[in-house]
Formats: sequence, structure tokens, C-alpha cells
Amino acid sequence: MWKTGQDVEKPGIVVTGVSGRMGQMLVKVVNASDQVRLVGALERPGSDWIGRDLGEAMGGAPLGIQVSDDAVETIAKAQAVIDFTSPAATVAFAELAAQARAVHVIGTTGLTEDDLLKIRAAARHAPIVRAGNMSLGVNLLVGLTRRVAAALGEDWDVEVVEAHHRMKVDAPSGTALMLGEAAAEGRGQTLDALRTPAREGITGARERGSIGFSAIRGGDVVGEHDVIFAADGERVVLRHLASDRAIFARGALRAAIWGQDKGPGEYDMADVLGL
Ligand SMILES: NC(=O)C1=CN([C@@H]2O[C@H](COP(=O)(O)OP(=O)(O)OC[C@H]3O[C@@H](n4cnc5c(N)ncnc54)[C@H](OP(=O)(O)O)[C@@H]3O)[C@@H](O)[C@H]2O)C=CC1
Ligand SMILES: O=C(O)C1=N[C@H](C(=O)O)C[C@H](O)C1
Repeated sequence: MWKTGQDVEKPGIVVTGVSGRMGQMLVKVVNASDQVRLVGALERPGSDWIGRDLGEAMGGAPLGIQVSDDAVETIAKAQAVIDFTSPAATVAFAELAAQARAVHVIGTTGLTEDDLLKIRAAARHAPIVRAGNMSLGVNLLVGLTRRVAAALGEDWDVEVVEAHHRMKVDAPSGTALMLGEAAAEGRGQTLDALRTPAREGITGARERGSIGFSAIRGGDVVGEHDVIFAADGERVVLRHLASDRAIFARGALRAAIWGQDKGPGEYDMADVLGL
């Protein structure tokens, strides 16, 4: 629907932030797929990857794609842009993907309300699939969390605990926020209404019905999330453990393909996975 002529058969994918942890994983997953073509690779202006062959920069065989910092020219070639970078970069890419009528798959977390408004504006022109976690397991856990929260009610205190690698820059994680939102929805409320500020010092007793978050940072932890429902005398713990970033990249590629026949609008992984 988005491009015509010779581009129609296999969607052309542009990956952003290709030198990053997720960027490199996305390049591997996209390049291994026979359903899409990798047509462009973007990095931040000033990166020493700019101008190099992407495959060689990743320490492997040449891929015949030069890493570029020209987002306008590169995104113009795309049917889908897969983007796990930083909030500022993602907001800029959203506008360019919308101009190119390309599907924008956003994995970037730590987006502010203002960023989300700009992304919403871009989604008036092209499909945007955004999720704080693109894995099948976490998106299933989101649905389970909603159901358990609805079933257990306010006598059960909800706490979300997450652990990530030492390089992660945002907290709570995007996944933790998705899980907190699901718990709040299960109780017929919004997370904004129930969220407890980060605890330190004399916090006072826990407020009934509130949802708390704790973040651990260390080592090379890919991503671990517990949703704890704690009552008097018992606890229910829902857990997801990620040990390979390929789960996120596979979900993002699935979203890019899924989005090819969708109209403008904001979608999430529950839409993509039919959950
Ligand atoms: N939704 C999901 O399933 C998942 C989401 N994430 C999220 O994805 C994001 C990236 O994570 P991760 O890969 O670990 O982080 P990295 O820091 O390893 O990678 C981010 C990359 O984006 C690059 N970048 C920054 N600005 C630009 C720009 N303007 N143009 C092009 N590239 C740019 C960075 O370059 P430089 O380092 O030079 O600044 C870096 O190479 C985070 O927000 C993370 O939370 C991660 C995993 C799964
Ligand atoms: O930064 C990461 O690494 C991850 N970020 C996402 C998040 O913020 O939840 C997803 C995953 O947990 C890895």
C-alpha cells in the first residue's frame, strides 16, 4: 500500500542506531530474513561508523550498505524504519518516516509526554508501531498482569521490579511501565493515578492501591521483570526473563512486516501479535 512498482515485493527496511546493542542485533535479524530487504543503515552524525560498510563495521563480511548520517535521504528509500535509539532521535525519525509514508517501528524507551505528542502527530500520516518491549513473552505477560490485577483487587499490593545492564539510561524500563499500566487498567484506573514516586528516606507507609517500581542496574543483564502481587500471608509473582536481544529484534521485524498494509495510526505489539 505504501510504495508501488519495483519496491512492492519485499519491503525495504532501514535500521537506525546500527552501532548500538539493538541496532547490531536488528541488522543481523533483518539481513537473515527472506521476507524483507535491508536498504539503509543510520548512525548519529559524528559516529566513526559513518561511511563504512555496515557488515565490515560490525566485524563481518561486507553487506554492500554504507552507514549514513543522512536520515532524510536514507529514510526516503524505506518501506519501514526500525528504530531503537534515543528519544530525540526517534522523534526526528518519526517525522521523516511519516513524510516517506514508511512504517515506523519504535522500540526506544524513555519518551516524554511531549515526545509522545510529536509521535502521535506523525502517526496521522503513516503507521507507527511502538512498544517498550517487542518480545512475545512480555506482551503475553502484559495481558496476564491485567487479568491478575483485576482478579485480585486492592488488598494485593502491586510492585514492579526490573533489572537491566549497566549501560541502560532510563528507569523505570519501558517494559516496567507497560506492566504497571496493565495492572492499573486491570483495576479500572490509569497508571498516572496509581504510580508511587521512587522511594527514598522516610516514605511513610505504603498507600493502598498504589503501584510501585524498583530498578536494578548492573552487568550485562538483558532484561528481567517481576510483577509482584503481595497480600497478607501470600504473594503471586509474574516473571519474564530475557537472555537474548534477538527476541526484541524478531518482534520489531514482525511489526515492520505487519504494518505494510496498515493505514496511518498508532499501533502496539498487542495489535501485531493479535493478543
Ligand atoms: N522495545 C524493546 O523491545 C526494546 C527497547 N530497547 C530500547 O532501545 C533503545 C536503544 O537501546 P540499546 O540498543 O541498548 O542502546 P545503545 O546505546 O546501544 O544504542 C543506541 C544507538 O542509537 C544511536 N543513536 C543515537 N542518536 C542517533 C541518531 N540521531 N541517529 C542515529 N543513531 C543514533 C546511538 O549512537 P551513539 O552511541 O553514538 O550515541 C547508539 O548507537 C533504548 O531506549 C532501549 O531502552 C532496547 C531493547 C528492547
Ligand atoms: O534498554 C534495554 O536494554 C531494554 N529496554 C527495554 C525497556 O526499557 O523495557 C526492553 C528490554 O527490557 C531491554
